[in-house]
Amino acid sequence: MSEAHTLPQKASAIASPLTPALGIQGVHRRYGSFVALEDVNLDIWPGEFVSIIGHSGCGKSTLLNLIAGLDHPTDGQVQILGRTITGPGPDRSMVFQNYSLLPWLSVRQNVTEALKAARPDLGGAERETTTDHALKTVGLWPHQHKRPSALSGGQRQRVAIARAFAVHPRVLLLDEPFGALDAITKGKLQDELLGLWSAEGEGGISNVVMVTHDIDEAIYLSDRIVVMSNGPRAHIHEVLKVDLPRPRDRAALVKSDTYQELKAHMLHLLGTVLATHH
Ligand SMILES: Nc1ncnc2c1ncn2[C@@H]1O[C@H](COP(=O)(O)OP(=O)(O)OP(=O)(O)O)[C@@H](O)[C@H]1O
Repeated sequence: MSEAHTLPQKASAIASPLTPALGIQGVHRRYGSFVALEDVNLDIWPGEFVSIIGHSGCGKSTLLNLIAGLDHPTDGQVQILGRTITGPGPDRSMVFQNYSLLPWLSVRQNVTEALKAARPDLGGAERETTTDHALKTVGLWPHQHKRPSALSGGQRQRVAIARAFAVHPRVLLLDEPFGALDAITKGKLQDELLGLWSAEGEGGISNVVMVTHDIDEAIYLSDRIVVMSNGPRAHIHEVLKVDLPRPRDRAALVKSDTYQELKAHMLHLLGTVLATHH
C-alpha cells in the first residue's frame, strides 16, 4: 500500500507517464516559527484522481493552496507538467470549502465572470455556450438567473462546481467540496465529477486533487489517497493505492474485500495511529 508509480486508469494518462502532472518536491510551509508542512513530496501522474485526508489542521488546505498557486512554499517547489508554479493559472481551478460565490451576481453571471477571468481567449458567444454547458451539466439550468442567496446549499455547491468545470482546468482542486451535502446530493455530484474527470477532450479534466474527511468518498473516487500526519510539521504519512476497477459500482464496491481492507486500514490510521485528543 505504499506509494508506487503506476499507470493511472484514464486512457489519456498514458500519453506522458514520466512527467508528473503535479510534482510536489520537498515542500515546507512555515508561518513565522510555526511549521505547518514539513518536507512534503508527492508526484501526481496525468489522469490521476488523488484525495488528501487527515485530521483537522494538518495542512490539507495549505497544500491545495500551494498547488493552486495562491500560496507559496517556504522551501521546495510545486511543479505542473515540469514547470514551477508561481501563481494561479487557468490550468488549475479550485472549489473552496465555502463555495466563494459572488452574492450580487446571478448563478449564470458567477460562471461567466469566472470564465472572463480564467479564459480571456474565449469570445462572447463561446463563453455563453460554455456557460450553458456547465450549468446543464450540474443541473442548474432552471436556476441560472437566481442569486446565490435564493439557492440551497447543494445548489450553491453546484454553482461553484459549474464554475470550475466551465474553465476546463487541466487540474481541478477541491477543498471538501461535498462536505455539507445530504447523501443523495453528494452521491449525484460525486458521479457528475467522475463523469467530467473521465471524459476525454472538451470538458475533460486530467487531474482531480480533492481534500476530504470522508473515507468512503475518498475510496469511491480516488486512484490514490494521501494520508497526512497530524500537524504541526505535517507530512505525508502514507499513500494508499485504491486498486478497484472503474467504473465503480457503489453498492458492489462496499462489499468487496479490497474496499473493506482499505477502509479498515484508513480507520486504523486515522483513529489509532494518528489519533488526536481534541
Ligand atoms: N495564514 C496562516 N498563518 C498562520 N498559520 C496558518 C495560516 N494558515 C494556516 N495556518 C495553520 O497551518 C495549519 C494547517 O492549516 P490548514 O488550513 O491547511 O489545515 P487543514 O488540514 O486544511 O484543516 P481542516 O481540515 O480543519 O480544514 C493549521 O495549524 C493552521 O492554523
